[in-house]
Amino acid sequence: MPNPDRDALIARLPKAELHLHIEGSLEPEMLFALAARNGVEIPFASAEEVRAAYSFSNLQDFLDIYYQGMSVLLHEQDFYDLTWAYLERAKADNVRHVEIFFDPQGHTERGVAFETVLDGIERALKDGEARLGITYRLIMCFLRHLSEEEAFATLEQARPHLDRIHGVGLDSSEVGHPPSKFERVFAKARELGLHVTAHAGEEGPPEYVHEALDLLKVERLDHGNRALEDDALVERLVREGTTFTVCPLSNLRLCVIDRIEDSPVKRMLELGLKATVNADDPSYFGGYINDNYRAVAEGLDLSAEQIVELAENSFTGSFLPPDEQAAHLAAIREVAHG
Ligand SMILES: Nc1ncnc2[nH]cnc12
Ligand SMILES: [Zn+2]
Repeated sequence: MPNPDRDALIARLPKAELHLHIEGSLEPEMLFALAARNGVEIPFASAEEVRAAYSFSNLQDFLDIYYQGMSVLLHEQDFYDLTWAYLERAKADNVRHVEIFFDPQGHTERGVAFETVLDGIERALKDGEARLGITYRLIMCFLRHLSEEEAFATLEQARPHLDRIHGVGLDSSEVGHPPSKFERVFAKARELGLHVTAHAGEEGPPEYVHEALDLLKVERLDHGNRALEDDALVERLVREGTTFTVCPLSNLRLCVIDRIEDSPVKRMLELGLKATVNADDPSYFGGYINDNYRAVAEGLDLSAEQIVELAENSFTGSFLPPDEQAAHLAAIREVAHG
């Protein structure tokens, strides 16, 4: 049942978003506007028709449409507009800090320069910090369906800009592309001082989570749902305090779970795991961060304390320095107890 007090708490809590693919925030209306602006043909007649096509039975179904959607992003201003629209929407949900993913290979393979992508996204993030008060980190993902060699080439393209990129991630088609495929690239990224995270256990087995931890040495697990199938792994993840960036509406729309009641968020909290709630690809999965919080709060009947814990975890699991994390935790306490 909707619960106005719980929804008000969710709205008022300061939050960080740690799992957000900026290309996944491309709303159908902007897809149409950019297609017209750039003279790109898209196989849809209206934004409604686009939305109707967003019916997926697994991750790959979604990825096929997600990469197609990127074709309208060509110029620096396109990447700026995309990122700025997300930040304004995040502001409305009381998001104070974002750590966003981008997929450079989805653009460079279409002939868009790495710098065009980075410049546009970063300019919006800087404006977001100045005008909306939202701090940020930027995480460059490697597409795991592509080769190790291509990932290394992408890291080379990023080399002149490492003062502007804070971490690397690993996304795209999981099954058949285990973390071990990218062990050497991640070692190089760590050597260059970058943070490391990876999608693991979204569709892939617990073994992929082990590999992400042991071979890639990730600081966070993106999704991580299937870690719960392995009791010894859970014990380790509790002990190590690893943050999970869970995406409930994404899980539902990609059939990782059958019903929102099956979201692992509550079980993770009860097991002592550090779960956070995030939107993943909000324009494709029908909701931004507060929609995701509300969906699990209602579906799992989360207590106010658990909702507050999710918000706290979003900051303590972030790449922010301890003093900035502490300031956000104090702001959360004000809302929770004030
Ligand atoms: N949920 C997801 N899993 C893997 N790759 C992605 N790229 C964008 N969203 C993704
Ligand atoms: Zn994701």
